[in-house]
Amino acid sequence: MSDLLGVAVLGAGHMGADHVRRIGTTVGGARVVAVADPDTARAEAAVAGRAGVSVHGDALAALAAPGVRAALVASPEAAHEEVLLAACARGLPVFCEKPLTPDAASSFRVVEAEARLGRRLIQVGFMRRYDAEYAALKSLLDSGHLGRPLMLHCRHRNVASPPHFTSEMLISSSVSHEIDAARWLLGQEITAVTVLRPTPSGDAPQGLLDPQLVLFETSGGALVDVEIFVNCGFGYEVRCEAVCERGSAQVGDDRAMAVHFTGQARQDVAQDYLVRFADAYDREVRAWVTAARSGGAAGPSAWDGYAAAAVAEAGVRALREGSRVTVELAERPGLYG
Ligand SMILES: NC(=O)C1=CN([C@@H]2O[C@H](COP(=O)(O)OP(=O)(O)OC[C@H]3O[C@@H](n4cnc5c(N)ncnc54)[C@H](O)[C@@H]3O)[C@@H](O)[C@H]2O)C=CC1
Ligand SMILES: O=C1[C@@H](O)[C@H](O)[C@@H](O)[C@H](O)[C@H]1O
Repeated sequence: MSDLLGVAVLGAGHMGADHVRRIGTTVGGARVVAVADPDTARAEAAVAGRAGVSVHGDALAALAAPGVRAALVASPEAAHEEVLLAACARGLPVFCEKPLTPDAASSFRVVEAEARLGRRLIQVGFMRRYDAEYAALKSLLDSGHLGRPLMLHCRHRNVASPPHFTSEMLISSSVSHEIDAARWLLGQEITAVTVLRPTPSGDAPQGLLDPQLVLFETSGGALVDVEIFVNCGFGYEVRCEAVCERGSAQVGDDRAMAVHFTGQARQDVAQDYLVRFADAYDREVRAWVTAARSGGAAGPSAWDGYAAAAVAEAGVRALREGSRVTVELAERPGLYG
């Protein structure tokens, strides 16, 4: 058996194809040995030119393919639960793109399956934790230098949403990143959600409630506001400012070179997450491969995925009902500390 971790990549769309490339180029210690996508032409295209990779139309068939010792899930969220449970049954370490699953009940079934095994196998793709700027902010907050965090002000903007995007997905898909980042940065649970919305942008697809302003209350008494705007048209912008008792700190995407020329100042704005978070994706997959080679998992856990799903579900209710909704979390199994 090769010393390289044999990985089955399930889903060969934007993220899956990028992860196939990543494992084949920038991340050592692993090799893609199987790819699954019902659109097998996509799977073939993702592995074009790579020898020894089997292509499947069915994810469970790929999990059972020769040489598979771990799985990377990059299919749409509705397909995650089935393969996560199958991977747990086979004892395979899994990297699962966010969100863990589309709702809290299915996420908790995954948590229970992993908890029954008594060891972690799942890492969720909340890549902000691996971004250098977010990691620096986390260290600063943990140092206590600025005092207790009082508020996080977050902005999350996409150039345009995919055609299948719904008003609920602004919260369950996009804001899921801020949910995880806030829980991680503050070390607190989110306890209640309120969603406000202005008159939608005229450039948003018909019927899409875009943008929205999502407000979280936390167990430690902090407040987190998130502007989510998925059809802003001009760029991919993700920012977070922490306001603490004795100082503030901001991270975001203002790192590009600023050019002053012919009476104008100009700075490029990233156009999508694959560019803005390229290094973070590399780091998260590298960390996953390292843990998976020892048969385990590190980083954002299935519990973190479940907690994010529970908060997102409360957020979707808050959006629909126009009221403040409290978050109900199940009891945390001992496996997750
Ligand atoms: N971490 C991040 O920043 C990002 C994460 N994502 C997440 O990645 C996942 C995939 O998103 P995208 O790549 O943007 O979607 P996509 O639509 O580009 O690709 C999904 C692919 O999965 C395939 N597929 C459908 N059902 C499947 C199944 N049962 N088994 C295997 N493949 C199946 C589709 O044919 C398609 O090729 C989602 O969970 C999404 O939320 C997406 C964008 C960014
Ligand atoms: O995860 C992601 C997408 O699924 C989501 O649709 C985008 O809004 C986020 O910016 C991106 O990071």
